[in-house]
Amino acid sequence: MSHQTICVLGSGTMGHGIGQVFAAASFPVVIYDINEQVLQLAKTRIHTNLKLMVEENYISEIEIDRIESNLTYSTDLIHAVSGASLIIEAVPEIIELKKELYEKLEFIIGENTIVASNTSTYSIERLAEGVSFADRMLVVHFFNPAHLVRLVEVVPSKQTKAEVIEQVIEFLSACGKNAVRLQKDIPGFIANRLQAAVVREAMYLLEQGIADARAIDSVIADGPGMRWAFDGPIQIADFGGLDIWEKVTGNLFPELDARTTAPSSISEKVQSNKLGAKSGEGFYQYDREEVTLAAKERDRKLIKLLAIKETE
Ligand SMILES: NC(=O)c1ccc[n+]([C@@H]2O[C@H](COP(=O)([O-])OP(=O)(O)OC[C@H]3O[C@@H](n4cnc5c(N)ncnc54)[C@H](O)[C@@H]3O)[C@@H](O)[C@H]2O)c1
Repeated sequence: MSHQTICVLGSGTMGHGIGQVFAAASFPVVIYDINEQVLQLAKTRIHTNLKLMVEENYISEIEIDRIESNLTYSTDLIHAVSGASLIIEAVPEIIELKKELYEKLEFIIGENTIVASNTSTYSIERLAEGVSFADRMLVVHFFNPAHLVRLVEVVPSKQTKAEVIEQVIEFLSACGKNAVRLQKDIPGFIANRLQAAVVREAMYLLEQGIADARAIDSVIADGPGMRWAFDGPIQIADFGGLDIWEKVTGNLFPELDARTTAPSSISEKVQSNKLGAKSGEGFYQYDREEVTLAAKERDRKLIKLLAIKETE
């Protein structure tokens, strides 16, 4: 797939960062969106991301021009996909919208073009159902912010050709990503399932008054989170000793929250329109400026962490 053009469909939260990843790896990228204003915003967001990388000495100033010169933006679908060897679909998580877009693609993409969805929740089997290019389709699930988080989960369907899976994994690896292939499709893939398990217990601890939100968050950030940047839970169990972990899991599992519905602590906030940072209040209070600054500081730390991980 080298020397080919990448097309990203949808230039929102995920699409702009995904486009940046490929452009940074020297591939020509066309970012497509139905909304011209969002496309302009994507361009600005990429520029801001790159400036921060320069500030952190992760890239040099001249890299900005090089990376930006690999990017073009379009509201013309036919133009955007023409000549693309890989299309990444990152439109909103609405199945009808995604399927409608695949129907359009059937008539306008090349016979070898690979189509990957960045869906967070839909199964690849469902997305690929009835699609004529199903054997060239798979999920590639990036993590936000896509330009800084190394993980990409790769989920093929039963129909996806082996060479398509291989090419995509090789390509993502060449772009600096850790492409992790799932052997079977499962809702939430791996990362979101593990994350949801932690959130369930965090909400339980909050609801039971064991500690406040800030304390619970700091326990993760300054405790397990520090290790999780380098070791996963399975290796941590190995290092701790499996006899110990047999006791830990055997004693604690009956004590852990096991609910199968969304936590009431979250639902109550949603009902009173406290949606978190985007509405100014969730479990914490925010003002607009503070949110922008916090996101920038988070990215700054992620750039530092990425640089450390790249030396591993
Ligand atoms: N936000 C996250 O943290 C995250 C993480 C991983 C995966 N995802 C998944 O990535 C996908 C995109 O999510 P997002 O958060 O970037 O959404 P978003 O709403 O920020 O961006 C979606 C973009 O798609 C555009 N769009 C809408 N209809 C379109 C169409 N027919 N053709 C082209 N563009 C169209 C919108 O104008 C918007 O710019 C979803 O499937 C989501 O589940 C999101």
